[in-house]
Amino acid sequence: MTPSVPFNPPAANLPGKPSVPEWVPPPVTQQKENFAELTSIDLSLLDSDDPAVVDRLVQQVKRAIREDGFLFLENYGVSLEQLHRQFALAQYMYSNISEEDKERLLFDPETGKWSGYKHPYGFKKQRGVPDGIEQFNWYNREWQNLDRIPKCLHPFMDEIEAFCNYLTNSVNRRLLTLFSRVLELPDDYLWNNVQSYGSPTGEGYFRHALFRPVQKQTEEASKGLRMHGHTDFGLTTLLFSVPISCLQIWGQDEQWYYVPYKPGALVINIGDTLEIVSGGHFKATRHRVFKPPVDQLQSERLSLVLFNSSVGDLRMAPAKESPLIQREGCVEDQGVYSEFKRRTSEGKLVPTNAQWREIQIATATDPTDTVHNRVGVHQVIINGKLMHQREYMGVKVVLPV
Ligand SMILES: O=C(O)CCC(=O)C(=O)O
Ligand SMILES: [Fe+2]
Repeated sequence: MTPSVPFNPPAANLPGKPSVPEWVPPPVTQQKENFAELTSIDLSLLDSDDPAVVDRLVQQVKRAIREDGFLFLENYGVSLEQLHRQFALAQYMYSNISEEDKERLLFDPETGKWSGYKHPYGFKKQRGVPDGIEQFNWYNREWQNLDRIPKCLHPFMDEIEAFCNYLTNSVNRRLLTLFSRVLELPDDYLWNNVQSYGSPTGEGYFRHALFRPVQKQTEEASKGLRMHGHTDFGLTTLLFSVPISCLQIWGQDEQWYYVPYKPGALVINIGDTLEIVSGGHFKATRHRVFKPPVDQLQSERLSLVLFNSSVGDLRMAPAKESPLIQREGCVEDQGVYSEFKRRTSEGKLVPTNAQWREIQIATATDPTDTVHNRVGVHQVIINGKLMHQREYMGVKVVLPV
């Protein structure tokens, strides 16, 4: 492995760049209950000359992805100051984006992509019930055409692009090396065979999200949910740990837990593709976005996320070459993997990666949607627990609400 180089973005004070107010992290919650304990991985240890250190790291990752499906990543090459600059740019965008750009760059989820600007009225192009969530999503077409980016961000695209390139080509690539090693495969197995790359985000996307506090009617309709319980579609999602606690993960004891704030850390979330390729040895992280503890209910929450997608034309199956899978077999009780396996054994095709992500985006529903979010429509009760149930191209997805 070539040793990793730290992130070195273009300067913030280059000529022509307006000054951007700092991002000041809001206060953390005083609530201590209902927080998960996550393993933290020191990515810089992958560069160690001592094979025993690297081996311990791989074992630590193996345990964490089997048991939690979520991990913190630290020492991945981006400093806290560099990270706060990226949050400052997101904050600047939401203070300066024009109404004209919001209209012109409006997203159209029916295309199967979130690409562009999401208005704070639900996850359909047509405005629905207010959900207080704004997003800007960079896909390939945004990277390729400055005209697809809010004008206020034009002077800073060098920094945003450099950040995404670093996250994709350095952080995610090293992470996939670790995961390939857990599967006892060559270092670049997942990168070369499954991960899409080429533009700063390959077939995936980068997001600036802003969650504003919601009105009473919205909170009542959604029962405090901001985003349904779900798993992400691709290989990995890199989320930045933020002070406003809304992100929750589903624990082994079948309860939701908030993800704690660890300044500067990345929260790594395993997507469906990794679950399938690993034959269920990795489990796709079940997570949701919920209202924060009471002392943060009035705070705005910025969230930066990079979604790393798999190659769209592939249909996923377990990596048969993996000595781990050859030795231990597949883990059949896993969600999406077991459904893909069932379909394959019935002689049917599973969706391609692109079909899998696009159908879910195109048909996403809102937590405020009281028509669909009922038992008998998109909800079922299983063993006394309320679950959200959908079917996409013959593949059933059952997730905790
Ligand atoms: O903002 C977050 O913390 C998580 C968002 C999320 O899970 C998603 O967009 O898939
Ligand atoms: Fe997610």
